[in-house]
Amino acid sequence: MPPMSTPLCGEPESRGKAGALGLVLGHPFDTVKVRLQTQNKYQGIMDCMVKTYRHESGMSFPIASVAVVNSVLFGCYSNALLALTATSHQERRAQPPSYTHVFVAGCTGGLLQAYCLAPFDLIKVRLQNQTEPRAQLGGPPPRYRGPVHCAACILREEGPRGLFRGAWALMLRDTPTLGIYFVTYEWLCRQYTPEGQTPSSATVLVAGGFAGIASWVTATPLDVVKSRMQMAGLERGAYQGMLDCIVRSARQEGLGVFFRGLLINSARAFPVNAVTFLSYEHLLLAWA
Ligand SMILES: C[N+](C)(C)CCCC[C@H](N)C(=O)O
Repeated sequence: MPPMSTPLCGEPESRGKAGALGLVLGHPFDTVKVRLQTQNKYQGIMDCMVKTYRHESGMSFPIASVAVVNSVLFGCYSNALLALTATSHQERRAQPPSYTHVFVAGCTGGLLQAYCLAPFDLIKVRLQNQTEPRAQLGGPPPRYRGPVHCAACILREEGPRGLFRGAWALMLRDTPTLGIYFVTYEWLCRQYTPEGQTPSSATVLVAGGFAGIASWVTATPLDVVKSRMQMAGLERGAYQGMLDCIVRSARQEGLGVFFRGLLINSARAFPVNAVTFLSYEHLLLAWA
């Protein structure tokens, strides 16, 4: 066989990386293949994929909560804007609302969605931080068996208020930063859309993506505080309150601690919010 040194194959090291990437991307397919080959309970490829994803990815809980939380956010935002400007969504093309109105409506939506998000977000963070392998023989079982069990445990051990641990930090994180979110979105849409016209899908995607980044960049310091407060219920010597958490984190780890996760938050924010705004605009066109 001739040596594989054509430009396409690249250097051995990059080939190795490409192979590793390929393996990561291919692993889900491989899992489905192995299950189909060895178990008879699946109807076919799709059935196996859907069942594996639904039961094992841990995604059904975030999917259910994001549906509730986003409808509260976007519902409150558009109603607040309607109340403030007394113009409907269609009329707003001809008479665009002021940025102050957009900001206030965004903050209102942010405040109310934070209240609904708090218990979901707490459960999500607790489950995400659970690193014990699921059912290791002989090892200690994981503390929480799933979202419902986690909620029940928190209720039993910490009372109903336990479900709202970190909720103040969450509200402070989301109220102003969702104002920034909608202002950035509106501003970018207006920059790239001729007056009186509806923004194109490409504009909506880009404006939504950058709105997500702007919002997450400003939200990250309080995001760190929020997540630490949510986890604190599990330990002895937990924080006295938000201020205590801020001061102790800064003293022990330096100010850089408040920017942890900034890059990953921003990288996640672009695609998530591009798609969120595109669906929002399409749903409004279809229903309003
Ligand atoms: C305010 N804060 C930055 C926290 C969120 C803003 C964007 C919300 C969106 N559902 C997302 O998950 O990206």
